[in-house]
Amino acid sequence: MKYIVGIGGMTNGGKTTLTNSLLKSLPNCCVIHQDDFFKPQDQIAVGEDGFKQWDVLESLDMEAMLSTVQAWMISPRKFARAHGVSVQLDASDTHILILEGFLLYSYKPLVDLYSRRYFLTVPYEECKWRRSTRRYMVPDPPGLFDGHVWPMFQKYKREMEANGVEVVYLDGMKSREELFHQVLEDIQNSLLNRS
Ligand SMILES: Nc1ncnc2c1ncn2[C@@H]1O[C@H](COP(=O)(O)OP(=O)(O)O)[C@@H](O)[C@H]1O
Ligand SMILES: O=C(O)c1ccc[n+]([C@@H]2O[C@H](COP(=O)([O-])O)[C@@H](O)[C@H]2O)c1
Ligand SMILES: [Mg+2]
Repeated sequence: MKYIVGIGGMTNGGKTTLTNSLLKSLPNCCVIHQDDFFKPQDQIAVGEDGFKQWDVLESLDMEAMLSTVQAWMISPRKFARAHGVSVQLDASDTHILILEGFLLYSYKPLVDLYSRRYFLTVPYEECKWRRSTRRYMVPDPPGLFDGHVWPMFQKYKREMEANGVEVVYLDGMKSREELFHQVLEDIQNSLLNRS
């Protein structure tokens, strides 16, 4: 069985942290990080607001991300080997792929491939604070959060909801441990129901 899990939601919701914990506990589990598909800086458009528009779908090479997902779908075993993931030969034939990122459910060709879509959120103040402590490859210029990051998050979330994309919302204010156990249990139950 092939099982694709989305760990999506807002920037600084805790997606990467949760994903890293799940990876250690799920058997035959590979990961694809959406952040690895940002286009080079010189291809990022500058908006009328003067900000580089990092938080839009067009800033990501989603075709390349889709191709990577398709490579896993064709042969999860080969994909795992190529990515240094050890495959348990005696285990049931279940292969799990985690897709992790902030715009997972806005790209049409991917949206129906998920077995389960999680969506992490924290309140605005917490998100802004956590973001201020982060250092990205390209540091945030002053005003980027309120001028670009937050409005784009709201826009894509609204669109996702309007399109009827079903997600399991997760409260990113819960502790790392609580979130990890909640999602691990949920995935394990969902796998049992399918087998
Ligand atoms: N459950 C949590 N509670 C408090 N802080 C968290 C939690 N999960 C992650 N963090 C912290 O929040 C920041 C963003 O986490 P990260 O996993 O990188 O988020 P994302 O990938 O969604 O941007 C990091 O400083 C991380 O240590
Ligand atoms: O990784 C990069 O090269 C990069 C360059 C510029 C900006 N980012 C930011 O990365 C954010 C998504 O990552 P994350 O972990 O915060 O969800 C997104 O909000 C972007 O503004 C990321
Ligand atoms: Mg991250």
